Amino acid sequence: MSRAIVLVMDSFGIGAAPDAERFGDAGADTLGHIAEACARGQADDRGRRGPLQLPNLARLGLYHAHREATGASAAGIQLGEIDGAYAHAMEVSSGKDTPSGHWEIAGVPVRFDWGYFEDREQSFPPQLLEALIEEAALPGVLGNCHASGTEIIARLGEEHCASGKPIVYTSADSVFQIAAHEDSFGLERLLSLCETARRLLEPYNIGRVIARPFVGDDAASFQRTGNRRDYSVEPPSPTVLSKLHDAGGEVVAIGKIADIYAHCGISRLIKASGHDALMAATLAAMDEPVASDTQRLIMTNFVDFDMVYGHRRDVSGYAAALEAFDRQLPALLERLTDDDLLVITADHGCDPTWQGSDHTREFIPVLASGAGLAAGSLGRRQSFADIGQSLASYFGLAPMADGESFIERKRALDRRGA
Ligand SMILES: O=P(O)(O)O[C@H]1O[C@H](CO)[C@@H](O)[C@H]1O
Ligand SMILES: [Mn+2]
Ligand SMILES: [Mn+2]
Repeated sequence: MSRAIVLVMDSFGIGAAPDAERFGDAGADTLGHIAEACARGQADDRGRRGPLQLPNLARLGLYHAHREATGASAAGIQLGEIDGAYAHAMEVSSGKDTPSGHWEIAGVPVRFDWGYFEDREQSFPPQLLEALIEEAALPGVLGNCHASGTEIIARLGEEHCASGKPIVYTSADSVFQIAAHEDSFGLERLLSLCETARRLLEPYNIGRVIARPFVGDDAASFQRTGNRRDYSVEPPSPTVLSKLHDAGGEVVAIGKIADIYAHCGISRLIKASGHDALMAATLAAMDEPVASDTQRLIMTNFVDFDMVYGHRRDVSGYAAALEAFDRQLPALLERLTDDDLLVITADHGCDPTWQGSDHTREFIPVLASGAGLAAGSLGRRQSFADIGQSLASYFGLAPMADGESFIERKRALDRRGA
């Protein structure tokens, strides 16, 4: 059996990318700025205290990768022994969004430009909204602006419940987001509205429509639920997930992964919401007995780093979530065999100390272990696609068009007795 486990820590950047300035992100550093706030005692909140404690990620090479990315050690950190291979990778894709990051991780960078709704107010073309209102028989829409999703439901949620008008908004990402109350508007109705929007958005080259259902009685109690759904366009060419799936391998997608790849190349989808449930689902997938000739990729997206802490600019919340993730790693590491390949990575940055509420253009960490990899630096990777290319080598698939493998192909094949 060949088994790879890929954990995507959504938004966990490790320092500004060489082209960060183009995005207004020169100097952004998700890990570095969180560590700095913790070291200064500025992230002592809701029960967490003091310097950032990530002993397991540190042993896999996280801080070493961060130092190679930024040229400086993270604040309050002692660089200790490592037993993993580590790297920092830059993004080739034109955008710093979730689909671009994930597709590039899977060997398919996005070289074209997405469409964006750039105006901060009256963001959407009137003809698009008119068509949506008519097709879905809506009384109108609210919002029509750039917004943070939690702020806009607090501001417009009550009016939405009273009027039946869904809230439409966007961000610096290539997205059309629709927020609506699960009970008063209805979850199924929201999902079908998103499908209509997905169709109407075809001429605009928009990456994702996102359903943002929420519950609660009033502005003070409104809360988004785990029923979020992303409607992504399909990747421009087959990712390593599709290649493995087409070659008879099994691709187990946990959390948002299937949505992000528009359900292309997915053998099985496991939904889970919240990091504890996502980790539990990952461990359960690792515990499943599989036939000896099975090739299996388990891929999990940990979205709360981004959605609950990064976009909300919640530094201590992000730090606590990292520490909780780190505490769960030993349970995963003890399930790994020497032949398994583990990759812990991210899809972009979302520095919680940065201005605004958007993503930041950063290097991502690549923490790889197993599959005959020696501990130590794998240097600066020119594209996230090196991960996809390495997965292709590991599974003995035909090479991807992009990316350079950090796994020795021959060794991977020998090990499998191929
Ligand atoms: O503010 P919320 O609704 O969480 O939106 C965030 O999530 C979306 C997808 O990453 C982006 O558009 C970003 O702005
Ligand atoms: Mn993301
Ligand atoms: Mn995001």
